[in-house]
Amino acid sequence: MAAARGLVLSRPVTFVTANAKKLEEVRAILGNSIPFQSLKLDLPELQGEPEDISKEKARIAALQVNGPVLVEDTCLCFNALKGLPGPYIKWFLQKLGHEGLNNLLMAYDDKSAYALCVFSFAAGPDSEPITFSGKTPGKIVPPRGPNDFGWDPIFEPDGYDQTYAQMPKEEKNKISHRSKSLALVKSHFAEARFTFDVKNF
Ligand SMILES: O=P(O)(O)OP(=O)(O)OP(=O)(O)OC[C@H]1O[C@@H](n2cnc3c(O)ncnc32)[C@H](O)[C@@H]1O
Ligand SMILES: [Mg+2]
Repeated sequence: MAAARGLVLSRPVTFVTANAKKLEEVRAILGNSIPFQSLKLDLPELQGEPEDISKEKARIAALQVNGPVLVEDTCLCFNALKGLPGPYIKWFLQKLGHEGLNNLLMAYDDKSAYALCVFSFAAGPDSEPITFSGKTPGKIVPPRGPNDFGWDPIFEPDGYDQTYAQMPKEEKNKISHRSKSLALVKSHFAEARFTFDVKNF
């Protein structure tokens, strides 16, 4: 069925991630605005700039799913370290923990950092992925709050005296790197007049 304008997606978008906490936030932020299903896959990740890593994840995901996909890659960037650990935060966190991440900044007065989320959408395996980046500035602090999602306990967003981990979920989802990039994804979908061919859902 052809739409009067825009692209018809004959299948719902698949959000591919191996991270259940990301999925939880994406569900809460998107609500019913973009119909999507999810697939748990740990995609290989290129080394390099965040946008390129995210795009490459989308290419691999679109091939595997053989349909429209959304993926995201999240970075935690320390300004004193010129943006590192950045996309490698997962491995730094795994090896060093919250305390070790704080210690990386011991030699610097500047504890400022930013959380960056880069979503990529690929309409299918033959489409070039498009990226959407959202950034939230803050600082790195000794851990406070529940330890249930990554580096949330050591990231205090600017303008708040709570870490991401201490904030109510709805509050984090209002100001987070993830919600900012998803706002761009949503407006892209609205502008592109994507049509979901619902009979195939
Ligand atoms: O399958 P994917 O989507 O890649 O999931 P992942 O857990 O591997 O995620 P990334 O490659 O994007 O690595 C980002 C790291 O940062 C963590 N992380 C991502 N978003 C976060 C957030 O909003 N708050 C705290 N930690 C977060 C996440 O648990 C990883 O350790
Ligand atoms: Mg990953």
